[in-house]
Amino acid sequence: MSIQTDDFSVPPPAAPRMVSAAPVSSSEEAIERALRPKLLDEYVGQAKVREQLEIFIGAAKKRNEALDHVLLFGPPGLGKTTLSHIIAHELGVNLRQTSGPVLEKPKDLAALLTNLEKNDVLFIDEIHRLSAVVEEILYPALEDYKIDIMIGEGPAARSIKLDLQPFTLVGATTRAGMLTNPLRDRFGIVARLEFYSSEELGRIVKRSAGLLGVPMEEEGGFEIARRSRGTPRIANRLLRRVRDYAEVKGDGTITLDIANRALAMLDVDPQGFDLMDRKLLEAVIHRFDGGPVGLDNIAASIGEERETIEDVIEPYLIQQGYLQRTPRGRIATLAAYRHLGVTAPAAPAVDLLGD
Ligand SMILES: Nc1ncnc2c1ncn2[C@@H]1O[C@H](COP(=O)(O)OP(=O)(O)OP(=O)(O)O)[C@@H](O)[C@H]1O
Ligand SMILES: [Mg+2]
Repeated sequence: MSIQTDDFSVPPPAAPRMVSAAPVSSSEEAIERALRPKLLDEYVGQAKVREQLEIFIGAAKKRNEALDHVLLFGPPGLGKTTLSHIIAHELGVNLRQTSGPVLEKPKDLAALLTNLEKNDVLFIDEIHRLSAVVEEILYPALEDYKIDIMIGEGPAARSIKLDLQPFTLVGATTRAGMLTNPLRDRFGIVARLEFYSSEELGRIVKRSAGLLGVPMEEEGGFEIARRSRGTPRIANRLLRRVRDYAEVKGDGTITLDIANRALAMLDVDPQGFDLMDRKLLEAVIHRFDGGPVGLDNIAASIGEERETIEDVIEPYLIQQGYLQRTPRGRIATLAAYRHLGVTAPAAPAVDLLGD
């Protein structure tokens, strides 16, 4: 099996957000690749998704057929790319990797599709960002393993049909809601990735520490896991920063005390929230009386993109019950007031609306 990836030789930018869920640099992506589990058995958590895939992959292999197309969705850093690699590995086929914004023209996609071998996996990251003309090519490819492409221009232009090898499309997106219906309908397997429990993240941190050769006490590892916003990418990143701290300020071992001190230095609070999380909650509470407040107003107030708030910052705050999404806007819950040490108004907005 072979895996095509991009070149990751660009230097990292300065001062990344510690708890941002996106990879902050290309060197981080290189480390991520090294820590990435290769088999379904090594993939921690997401029990439902894992069980489904195990069955469907087993069946496809037995029949020597291509696996049904798979859509993976969920917040950044939860393991979508990792899972796409595992699917190809478990099937014992090649993985071709690209992303929605990279495929500008129909011929870009046609070139990839016609090069696929029998039962290969084509991974399209950020599939919600495919252009409409490229998406058109994909429909017959997914359905009948055929494509229609135009060659030539003007009066000489003609359309030709090409047969493709059976293949599996694995699409990944942070926003299933932004997929068009015809595209979404063509995925036979749709898997939503959930935030990980502290216990699961604890196992990931332990495994990564082992691979990186970092001495770590159980409680130290658990503290990192607990403060990782339910996200393996963040857990691995915090582990590496705490390791640095342990090497400089301690004897290299990650103990509970070292983890606590390092995480405090990194401004990751006991809930795992970072400055941006707190800024968002503070804005909703102090500037908008706890809400309801629209996303655009929050974005303007904290100086973040609307998309970043929606994809990266708020899903965890909502999942943890600090923020509520209602038709009228975002509302801070009592937990948010408590977390910031602010007395909640007598009748907080959240109680009035119920929801
Ligand atoms: N279930 C898991 N078990 C162990 N490690 C994991 C798991 N999921 C993710 N990881 C680790 O987290 C890192 C980030 O995962 P991955 O790149 O797959 O996330 P993603 O969902 O594709 O994120 P994005 O939306 O930003 O593309 C991986 O390098 C891997 O080491
Ligand atoms: Mg990814």
